[in-house]
Amino acid sequence: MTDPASGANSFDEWTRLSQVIVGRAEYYTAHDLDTSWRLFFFDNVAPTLGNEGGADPLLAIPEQLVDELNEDIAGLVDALTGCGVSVLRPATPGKNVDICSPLWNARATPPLNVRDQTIVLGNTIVETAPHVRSRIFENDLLKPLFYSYFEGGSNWLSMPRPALGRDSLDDAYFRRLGIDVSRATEGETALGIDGLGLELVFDGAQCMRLGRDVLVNVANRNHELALRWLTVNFPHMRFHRLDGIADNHIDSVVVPLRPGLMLLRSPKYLAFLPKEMQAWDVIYPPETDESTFPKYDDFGFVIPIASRYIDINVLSIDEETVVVNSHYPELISVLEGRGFTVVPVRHRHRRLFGGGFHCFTLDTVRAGGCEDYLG
Ligand SMILES: NC(=[NH2+])NCCC[C@H](N)C(=O)O
Repeated sequence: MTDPASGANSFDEWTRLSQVIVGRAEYYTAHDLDTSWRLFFFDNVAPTLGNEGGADPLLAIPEQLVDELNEDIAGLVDALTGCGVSVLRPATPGKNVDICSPLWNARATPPLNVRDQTIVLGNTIVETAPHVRSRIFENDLLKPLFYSYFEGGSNWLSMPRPALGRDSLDDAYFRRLGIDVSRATEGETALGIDGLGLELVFDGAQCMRLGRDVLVNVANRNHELALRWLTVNFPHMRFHRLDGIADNHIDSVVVPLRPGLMLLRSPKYLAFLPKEMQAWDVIYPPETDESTFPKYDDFGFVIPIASRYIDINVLSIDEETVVVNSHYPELISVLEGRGFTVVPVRHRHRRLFGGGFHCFTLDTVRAGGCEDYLG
């Protein structure tokens, strides 16, 4: 089903979903732990960096876990289709694809977390500016879909592609917290470009869309440049700078369920939000049993690349219907208690592949428009 005939229309996270791209993970059999990856995931992986064994930057992921991930994604696709949503998929990635830029090389990441490299702002598809080198060509596998949306009347823009050289990434977020990231960057082999310095580097998942208003996490200079780009290119929208609410992605921190109600990781994040949102009703993540998170110590992955809050990373079908990980029954009960219809879908390896259902999807068509929900 590749029929995005009438273009994209997606302004928010909760109005009726009619079309969505769901990522795919064939051959996701390694993480390339280069310096850009280590810096990106430093918040998660810092305690174990250097214990992966050997100098090989590729951390192999056992095939069985990839198969299980793919089973769970198939379940997500079935559930969405069952809810009447049209599901589109990226093209299939190749096996063990190595990429090489003039400055570095990396093992390509499959297009699983499709939320990360694109933002849909109304009828415009915006490709963002990857932090992690192995992700720089990831969106190419979505291009067949982006062309169809473009032909259907959508606009299609791209942030300037970063060179991701040795001096491109800013560690200011960590420096501000007094955290030394030298363990992430030591052994850097990438080359630099004279005079380039910090670049515009930004992931789509640093935004949360609320109609005309968009929350934008700015944790460093890389992100600040992206906010400037967004403001210049979308003068009719209101971008709200969240000053370092997280290292990068925010969809396991703040997840709006409908105007006036959001999931929030903890009360300490309220102060980062626009004043109007601070008055919203909040659902905080209920305690969960750690045993629902598989352990990966056997193959050298002690602390995975997502926090346990990854399970608040839900996908809304509409204001009353939410897709939630069946491995988080505590959240399901809370949402049902609030009158939501929950569509439970199994998702085991969310902390290994760094994404929940919001990360794995890019909602391209929803009913809502450029409304003012904060007014
Ligand atoms: N769009 C995404 N890939 N989001 C995932 C965010 C995970 C977040 N850094 C955490 O540790 O919980």
